Amino acid sequence: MVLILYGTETSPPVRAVLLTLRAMQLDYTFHQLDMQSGEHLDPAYLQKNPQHTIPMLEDDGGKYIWDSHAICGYLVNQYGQQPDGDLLYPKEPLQRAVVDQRLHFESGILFHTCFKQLQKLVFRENVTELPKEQIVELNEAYALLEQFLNDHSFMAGDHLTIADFSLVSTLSTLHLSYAPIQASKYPKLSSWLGRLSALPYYEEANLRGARQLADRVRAKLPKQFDKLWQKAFEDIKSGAGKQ
Ligand SMILES: N[C@@H](CCC(=O)N[C@@H](CS)C(=O)NCC(=O)O)C(=O)O
Repeated sequence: MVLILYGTETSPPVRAVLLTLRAMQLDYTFHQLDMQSGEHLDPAYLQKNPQHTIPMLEDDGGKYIWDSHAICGYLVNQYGQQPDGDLLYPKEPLQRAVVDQRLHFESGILFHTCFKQLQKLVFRENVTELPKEQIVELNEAYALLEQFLNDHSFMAGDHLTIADFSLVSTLSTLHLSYAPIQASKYPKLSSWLGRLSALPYYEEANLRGARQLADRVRAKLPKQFDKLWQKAFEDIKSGAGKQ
C-alpha cells in the first residue's frame, strides 16, 4: 500500500482525511497543492481528478479517489484491520446509516452553506463580506448538531467515527473564524469539540490548518464583524432573525 494525499492543510475536507489517516496510524505521503497558484487546475491533476477538488487520495499508484467522505470510508473499508479500525466506519447497517447521514449533513448542509463563500472571501480580493443568510443557516445547523449528539459522546454514537472527523474539520474552522460554538447555547456541541480537541493527533491533523484558515478569513472581515455576528445570534434567540 502506497498512499499519497493531495491537498493543503488549510482545507477542511483535507483535514478530515488527515484525521482518519492519523487515527488509523497509516503511513502516507502528503503532496502539497497550492490552490492560490492554481495547481489544482494543472492538466496533470485534472486528468486524475476532473472535478479539480482537494483532497484526492492516490492508492498504489493509479487508483484515484476524491471527496473526503468517499476517501475516509475507503480507508476504513480497505485498511481497517487495526483493533478499532472498523469502528470508525461500522459495518452494521444501522450504525453505518447513522454515520452516512452525518457525513451527508457535513457535505450537503454545513460545508455547502459556508465554504463556497469562504473560498470567495479568501481568494477574491473584491469579496469582503459573508451573506447574512448564513447567520440563520448556521444557527440552525448548530442546533441540529446539538440534537444529533443527544446523550452520546460522539456524532454517531458512543465512539469516534469518520463522521466526527468530517464535521470537526468544518466546525472547528467556523468556531475559530467567525461563528464560535458558545457553550451556553450549544453545551453538547461545545463539549464534543473539547473531546475531539483532546485527541493526541488533533493539533497536527486539524487545529494547525484550521487556525491558518481562520486567520485568513478574519483578516478579510471588517473589524466590527464579531459584534455584528454576536448581535445577529442574539436576534435569532429572540426570533427576530428569522424574517
Ligand atoms: N465535498 C468535497 C469538497 C471538496 C472541496 O470543495 N474542496 C475545496 C477546497 S476546501 C476545493 O478543492 N476547491 C477547489 C475547486 O473546487 O476548484 C469533499 O469533501 O472533498
